Amino acid sequence: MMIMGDIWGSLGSAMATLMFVWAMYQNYFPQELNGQIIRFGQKIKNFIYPYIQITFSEYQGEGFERSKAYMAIERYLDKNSSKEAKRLKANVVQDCESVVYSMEDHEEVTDEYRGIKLWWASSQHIPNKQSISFYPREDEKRYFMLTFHKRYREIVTKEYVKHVLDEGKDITVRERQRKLYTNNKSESWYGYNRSMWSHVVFKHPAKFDTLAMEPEKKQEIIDDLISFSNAEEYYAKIGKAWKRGYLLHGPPGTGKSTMIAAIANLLKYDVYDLELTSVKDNTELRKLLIDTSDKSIIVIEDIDCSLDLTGQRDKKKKKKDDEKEEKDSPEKKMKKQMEESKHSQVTLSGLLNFIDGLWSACGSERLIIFTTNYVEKLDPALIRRGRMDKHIELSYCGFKAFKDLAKIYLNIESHKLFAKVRELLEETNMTPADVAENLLPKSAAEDAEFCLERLIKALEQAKEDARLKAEEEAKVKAEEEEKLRVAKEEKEKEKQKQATADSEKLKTAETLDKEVKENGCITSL
Ligand SMILES: Nc1ncnc2c1ncn2[C@@H]1O[C@H](COP(=O)(O)OP(=O)(O)OP(=O)(O)O)[C@@H](O)[C@H]1O
Ligand SMILES: [Mg+2]
Repeated sequence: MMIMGDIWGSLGSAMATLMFVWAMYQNYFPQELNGQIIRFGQKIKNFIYPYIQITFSEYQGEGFERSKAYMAIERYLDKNSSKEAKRLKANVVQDCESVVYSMEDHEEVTDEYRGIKLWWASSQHIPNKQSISFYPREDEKRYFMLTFHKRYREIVTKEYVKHVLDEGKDITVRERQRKLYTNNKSESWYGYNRSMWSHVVFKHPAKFDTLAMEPEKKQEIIDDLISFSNAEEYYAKIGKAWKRGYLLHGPPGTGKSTMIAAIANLLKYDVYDLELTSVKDNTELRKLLIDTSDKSIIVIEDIDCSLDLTGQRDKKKKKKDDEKEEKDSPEKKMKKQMEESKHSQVTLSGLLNFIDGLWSACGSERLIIFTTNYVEKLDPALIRRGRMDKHIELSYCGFKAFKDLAKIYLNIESHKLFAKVRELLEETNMTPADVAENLLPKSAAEDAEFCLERLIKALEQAKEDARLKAEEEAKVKAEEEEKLRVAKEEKEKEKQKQATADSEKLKTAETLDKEVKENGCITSL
């Protein structure tokens, strides 16, 4: 169809050109008529060839990056239309894990949208001369050409193209290899290999299915995440950036990092693990934020240890430093400043801006997750709702979480030893990490009963340790109280002694005063 279309198109153009040339050379025709003749030729062309063509080039403008639209169309066509194509290109995805097929050059496929038929062709500009180039765009000018009837111009340009790009992007996200990023020190942000983030392929196996926790709580989190990922329109309607903050808190080994991996796997997001201590200042923090992609999780682990984020403490420290600085010699001061500049100067307000300032809205569909072992240490401004929308406490292992772990590690749902485990779990604290470690069979000889008994022993040991610790603490407390009591008694005695001495002094003064009044002088001395 396209070949025919091309012939008709070329014929129309040729006729218009011929008529124009003819008119130019005919002095009988006044100049004003030339434009009309061209328009007339175009009309004939449009009449003979009623199709519109749009091209999407692989490289656009001056950039050396492939155009996002081209890539989205490529993925869309791979999925929707490439079954028709007879010649395909095989692209092997990293690590030879999978092969993606796409249309070979000069192939043509059809598509249908709301009953409209459309034609897609992939093609390549042939370079005029042989040249050697470092950049693929110099000699490989590939493009997709979309052809459709002019009567569908509105629908195609306003709806269909958007539909293709959106779907193509979705397919890319669904099928891409997800990445785990970490921020580089700013020294490596410039130069040929500049990059703010380094990455590896994200391959964490954690899933919500294998995360042990109360089933209702788990379901609530999953529902929250799914509704967030589907809420583009909702966020647009309420006028908020499409992002959500999660605060995961709890003792070490309760599954905070594991949950982040499970979230990334559930939503198919990239993970940006932000190491705050290697960010120099707030400006760098903002640049890092801008350089993250959509559909991603920005993680700051152990936020309480990352920085001194209590404004109060900052001020105190600064005052002390200022006082000290006055005494330092100029060389010492300079050395100190250089030393300081090596450390992070990210402030609480910088971090707050990072989470919900104007710049935080420059991407979309992003989760910001903080983890901490000590939620009470954090500044309330940092974790208030709106910044950290959802607070999730991951705690010691309860019986329901234990049952999950027994299913995962031993593939059992009940056992006679479960009752004992339940009783012990109610009496003592053990993290899911420790429970999992005890349940994990270390050899083929270790069956479910063996592992459960090991867990029971560990729980009894933990209970005994907790009892001894509590006893020790009670002893220390009693000793401290006794010390306080003795000190208080001593103080009381001291006070009494002082009061007696004072009253003695007063009495003597009164006697002397009386003697002076009666005899005119002190007689008792
Ligand atoms: N709820 C859980 N379900 C399944 N496995 C768990 C759970 N919690 C912890 N684990 C296991 O324990 C190990 C440690 O967990 P994780 O690193 O997620 O703890 P964390 O809360 O991030 O600890 P930290 O505060 O020290 O960073 C993991 O290997 C994980 O397999
Ligand atoms: Mg962790």
